[in-house]
Amino acid sequence: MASGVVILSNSLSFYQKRIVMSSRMQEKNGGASIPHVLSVAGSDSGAGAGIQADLKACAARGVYCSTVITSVTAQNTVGVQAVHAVPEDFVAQQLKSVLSDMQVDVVKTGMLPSVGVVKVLLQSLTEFSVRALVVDPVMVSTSGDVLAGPSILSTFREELLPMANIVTPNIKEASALLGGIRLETVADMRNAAELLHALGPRNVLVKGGDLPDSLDAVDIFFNGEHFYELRSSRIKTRNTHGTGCTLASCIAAELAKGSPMLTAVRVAKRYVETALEYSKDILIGNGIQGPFDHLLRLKSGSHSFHRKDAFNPSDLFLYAVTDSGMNKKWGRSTVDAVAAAIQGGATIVQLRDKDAGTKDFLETAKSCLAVCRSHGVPLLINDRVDVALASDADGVHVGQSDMPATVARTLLGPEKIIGVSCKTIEQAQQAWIGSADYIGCGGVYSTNTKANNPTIGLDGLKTVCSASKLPVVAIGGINASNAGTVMEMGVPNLKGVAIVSALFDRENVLAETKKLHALLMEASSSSSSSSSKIQ
Ligand SMILES: Nc1ncnc2c1ncn2[C@@H]1O[C@H](COP(=O)(O)OP(=O)(O)OP(=O)(O)O)[C@@H](O)[C@H]1O
Ligand SMILES: Cc1ncc(CO)c(N)n1
Ligand SMILES: [Mg+2]
Repeated sequence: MASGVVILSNSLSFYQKRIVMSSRMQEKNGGASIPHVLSVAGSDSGAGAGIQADLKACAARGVYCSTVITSVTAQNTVGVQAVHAVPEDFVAQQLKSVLSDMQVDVVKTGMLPSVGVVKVLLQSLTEFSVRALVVDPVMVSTSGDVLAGPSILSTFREELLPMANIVTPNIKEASALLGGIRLETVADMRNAAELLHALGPRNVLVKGGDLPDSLDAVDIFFNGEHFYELRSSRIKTRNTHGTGCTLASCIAAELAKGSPMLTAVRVAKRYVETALEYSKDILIGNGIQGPFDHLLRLKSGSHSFHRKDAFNPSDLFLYAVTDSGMNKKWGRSTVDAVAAAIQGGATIVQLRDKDAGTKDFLETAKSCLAVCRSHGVPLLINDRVDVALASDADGVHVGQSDMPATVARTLLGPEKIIGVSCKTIEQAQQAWIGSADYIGCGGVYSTNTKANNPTIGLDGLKTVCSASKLPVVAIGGINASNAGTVMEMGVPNLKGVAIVSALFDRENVLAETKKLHALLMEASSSSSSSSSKIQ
C-alpha cells in the first residue's frame, strides 16, 4: 500500500450491498437517470486541459461527469512543471467507488501515466459494464512535456485500443502509436486512421489541430468502412490548450446522450470551434498556449463581471421606454433618443419596438447597450428574451401574455433584471414567485401607446403597490403634468415612473427628460419629508 493512502472499506460485500441498494433507491425514488460520463484522466492545475477540461466540457454539454484522477500535474500556460502519479491501487479505488455506485454510460480516458494504471482500468471495465469507451491517447503536452512515456505504447496498442469505441489521437500521438511514421498531410492522416483501425478500435479520429500549413482544422474520421474529412475554420488564437481533452469529452457526452458516433464527433468538433471562436481574445496566463472558455461566459468587455452592480430598485426612478414610431416621426434614431434621455437623467432604459425585424432590433439593442454601459444605466429589452440574450442586455421586461418570468429567469440566469407588467395583486404575487426583480404597474392613466389597455387609476396603483413584495414602477399616461401627483402619494414600494410619449413623442428628448427628472426629484423629496409612508 502506498504511503498516505487509506482505504476505508475494501470488502466486496460492502460494494455489492451498495449496488443493490442504489438500484433499489433509484427505483424507489423514481428518478430519471441522467447521461453520465466518467473521466479517467490527469489533473491540470491551470485547468485548461485534463480532468478540469473534461468537467467543464461535460457541464457545457449538459452531462454529468464523475472523475478518476490518475495523475496530478503542476501545469500552466508555460508548460508542465511537475507530475505526481497517483498510486495505481488508489486509481483502482476511485474506479470502484464510482462504478460500483453510479450508472456510468461512457468512460473517457485522458492521461494514463503507467501500464499499471491502464491494467487497473481494463480490469474495472470487465467488472462494470459501460456503453462506450472513448480513448484520448494523451502522451505529450503541446509544450513538449511527456505525460505518458513510450513504455505505455504496447499496452495501448494491444490492450486498450481493442476495447475502444473510438480513439482520438492528435498527429504526434497517431505517429507514436504507429511506430513513428511520418504524418504531414491529410493523406497521411487517412493512412494513419486506417492503420490504427486495424489495431481494434471501432472508430478512429485523427485530429489535425497541429497539422502544419493547414488553413482549416481538418480531422479524419474512419469507421472501418468510410472516411470522413471533417473540416472547420481554423480559429486564429493562442487559446487552444485542452482542445483535445475537450473534444474527446464532448464526444463522450454526446454518446452518453444517445447520439450515434459520427453525430457525436461532428457536434464535438463544432463545439470546440465555437468555444475557440468565442474565447479567441481572452487572456489567461503568460505562456504560449492559453486555455479557452468552455462555458462561453468569460469574454471580456461585455459580461456581468464588468457590469455595474446588481439590480438597484432606485434605478426605477425615471424609467425611459423607447418607441421606435415616435422617434422616427421626430427624425432621430433610437440610439440618439436613448443617449439624450440618459443625458437628461433617465435612470433605466427599456427598448420597446413592436415592428422591427429581429436583425434590426438586435443591432439597435447592441448600439443602445454601448451607450447605456458607458453611463452605467441598465438597458432592458421589451418582450424579446432572445434579443436580450444575444445582445447581453441587462434584462427584459415582459407582459402578462409574454414569456413567464420563471422561464425567462431560467434562460437569462440569476443576474439579469426581469420586470413584469402587473395590474392586480395576484399578478404581482405571481411575479414575485417567478423571481422577477420589479413590477411595472398600470396603466395608471389612459394612453394611446397601448390599445385596449384598461387603466387601473391611482387607486389601483396604490392597491398593487401596498401588496407587492417587489419594487414597483408606475406606467401608463404619465407625463410632466401628473408625474408629481403619482410620486407624491408616497405609496410603499413605488420607486419611480416609466414614461414613453412624454419623453419620445416630443421634439427635444433631452429637455423633456431633464424637466421630468427635476419634477420627480422635487416630488419625491416632498413626499419623504411630509410623511413616513415610504418604506
Ligand atoms: N485553431 C483551431 N481552430 C479550430 N479548431 C481547432 C484549432 N486547433 C485545434 N482544433 C480542433 O480541436 C480538436 C483537437 O485537436 P488537436 O489536434 O489540437 O488535439 P490535441 O493536440 O490532442 O489537443 P491538446 O491541446 O489538448 O493536446 C480537433 O477537432 C481540431 O481540429
Ligand atoms: C493533465 C493533462 N492531460 C492532458 C493534457 C493534454 O492536453 C494535458 N496538457 N494535461
Ligand atoms: Mg493540440
